[in-house]
Amino acid sequence: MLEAKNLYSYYGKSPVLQDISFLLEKGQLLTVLGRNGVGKTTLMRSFMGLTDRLDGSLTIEGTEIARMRTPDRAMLGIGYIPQGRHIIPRLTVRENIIMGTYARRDGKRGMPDLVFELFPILRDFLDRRGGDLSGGQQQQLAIARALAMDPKILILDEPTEGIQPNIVKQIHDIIVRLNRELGLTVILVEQNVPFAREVSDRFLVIDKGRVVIAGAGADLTDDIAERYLTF
Ligand SMILES: Nc1ncnc2c1ncn2[C@@H]1O[C@H](COP(=O)(O)OP(=O)(O)OP(=O)(O)O)[C@@H](O)[C@H]1O
Repeated sequence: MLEAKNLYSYYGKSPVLQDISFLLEKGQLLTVLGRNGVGKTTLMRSFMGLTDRLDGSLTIEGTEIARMRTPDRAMLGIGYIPQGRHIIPRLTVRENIIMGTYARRDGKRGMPDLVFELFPILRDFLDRRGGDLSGGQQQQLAIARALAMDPKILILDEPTEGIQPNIVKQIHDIIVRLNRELGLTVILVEQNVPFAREVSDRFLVIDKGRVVIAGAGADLTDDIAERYLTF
């Protein structure tokens, strides 16, 4: 279970996020929606301890992590796939994936079988540089690297942004499988409202750094989308 209570997150002296609270049960999928610049990425970075300051409480299965160092959060089993993917372009696909294993609690450093099961293409490209892959393949690699750390919670920040339309469905399908078949708790920043409605257990809409509406996935109506998500 992941619980946020009255979170305030800062860059410098200004709180970008204010009074964020929610509860996510183990194995659930939460989508975070909102217009550009409202604080979605800041919320994901707050989970990882990557903003300047985080006040309030953030617990995973009862363990308080709000003041924990970023590597310790990774060791607790939070896998983060940032917006823009941030794979290491000069390293090979193999090296990028192995990097993920350094945050494993069990010390295993091998290539996880699951990665090739989900992304067969990466097996063929193991010795290519990450930077030579297409955008969609880099996204697969970023997810593979996060999976290599054997996470309990996976955070994905707009994973289909800038990805070719024919690959978007593939990435969406993988996210759903990770959640439903492998039981991973997933937090997903997503702009596609019908997809969010279909797959989410819970959703949050953020506006100007605050949660303006939250609920069960099925309650993410077109009305809400029209009101809070259109420009
Ligand atoms: N490193 C930073 N230092 C200072 N301010 C920042 C930093 N990153 C983001 N901000 C500010 O915090 C606010 C929220 O930005 P954030 O990137 O979290 O929004 P977002 O909802 O993810 O937007 P987008 O949909 O464009 O990715 C913005 O006003 C932004 O200018």
